[in-house]
Amino acid sequence: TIALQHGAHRIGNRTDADMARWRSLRFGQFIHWGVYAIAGGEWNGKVYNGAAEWIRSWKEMPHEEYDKLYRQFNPVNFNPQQWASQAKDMGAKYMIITTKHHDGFCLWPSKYSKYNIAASPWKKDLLGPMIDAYNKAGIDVYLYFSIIDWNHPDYRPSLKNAADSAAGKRFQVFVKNQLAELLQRYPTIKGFWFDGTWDASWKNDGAFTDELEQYLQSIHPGLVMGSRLRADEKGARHFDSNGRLMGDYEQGWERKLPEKIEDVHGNDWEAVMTVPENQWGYHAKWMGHVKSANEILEMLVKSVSLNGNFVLNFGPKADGTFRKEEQDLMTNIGAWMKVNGDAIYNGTYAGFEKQDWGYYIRKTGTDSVYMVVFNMPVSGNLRVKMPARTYLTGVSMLQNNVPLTPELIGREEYFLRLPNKQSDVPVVILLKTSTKEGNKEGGNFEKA
Ligand SMILES: Cc1ccc([C@@H]2N[C@@H](C)[C@@H](O)[C@H]2O)cc1
Repeated sequence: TIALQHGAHRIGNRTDADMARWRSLRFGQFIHWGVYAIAGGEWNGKVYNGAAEWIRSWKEMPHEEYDKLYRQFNPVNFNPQQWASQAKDMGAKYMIITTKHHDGFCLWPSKYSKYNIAASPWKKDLLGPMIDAYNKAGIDVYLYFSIIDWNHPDYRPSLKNAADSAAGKRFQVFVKNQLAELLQRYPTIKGFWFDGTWDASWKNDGAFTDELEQYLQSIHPGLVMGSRLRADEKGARHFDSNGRLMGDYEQGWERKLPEKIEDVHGNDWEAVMTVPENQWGYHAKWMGHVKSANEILEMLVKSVSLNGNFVLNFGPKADGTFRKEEQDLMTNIGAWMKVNGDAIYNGTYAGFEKQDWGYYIRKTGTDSVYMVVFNMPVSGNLRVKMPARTYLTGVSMLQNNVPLTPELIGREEYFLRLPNKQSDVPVVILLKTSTKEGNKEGGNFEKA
């Protein structure tokens, strides 16, 4: 291994209570909200095909035009209690809010940048009421913070000369001040979700990123921060130059999921996902495929089955309301979570051989293993192959406790048949298992 001062400082996952809480939540709501929602992906009658929150970088959008949008930001229909209530109904256990996206507009009245909510017609802090409402609904809040800040005069993508380096130093102080300000104003938040850390000016100062992470932990012990913040002294990101994960969980899964357990290397991880193909902020005209509730549920279940968290993104409108497609998704996902949430919360990798019908999830630290069925076989036979030295002691439908009688088809191998082959939502079966052999044939079920 290479001697590193600013690489990973820990081998393996965090084992403290704050991280165990993050791990138990499994399902989060991402919210991208800012002045880009005013443009909504359009300008002067033209539609921007990129991500709506990036419209300032569009050649058709003059920077000075974009930089005046905040004068129209007045979310008169913003209702944080309603936001929190619909997130709770969806079954989200944590929420990540953009405090400041790459454009630098702060949703809180920051002392360190004038480009903030106090300068808008709305004037008032948006983060405080949001955090309070979500916490009251029993939902933890994490703060998205973009290091890239297109508005700040000292931001440099790279440091080419002494003047750049001086600006870069001032910018690092600005970042540290804003993060300390957010922790001081919002002490109940559980962590930061950093973004915009790919520029050379950031990743070439691994020492600063390391010191910043340690500084934040020192003033708010227990913070959960993913792998996007750090770089090591050789500019390696997410994984240091020895291949060890920096930060508390792998944070690279953006609009994509791992396929198999080997892909996550035993690390905690989280995937963040858009409803349309690639829009985080509000875009008036979603293009391409818009994911259904069942597609989202499969991504959530697949993430949990591979020991990860799944966060679904929403882009509220400039007036503070959510578009109908997003409201309907929250309702439909929530209806399934209400009945089947037991299979998600505290879910972990079960260690069973993957089968075509769907995914296994183990309730952490228990003998309960859930089967979440997405692909009903024409045969009607759901194959279950028990792992070595693991025996089946009970099978029932999660939603109504109706027991199922498995058919033993081989050594510790069964077919399960559902009472009803038809379902337009995923079906969950609860397996009770034991590591003590029940009887000679193995397993506790009589031969069929
Ligand atoms: C190339 C690229 C840069 C930044 C992003 C940002 N990360 C997401 C979480 C959104 O904030 C998006 O604007 C996405 C793609």
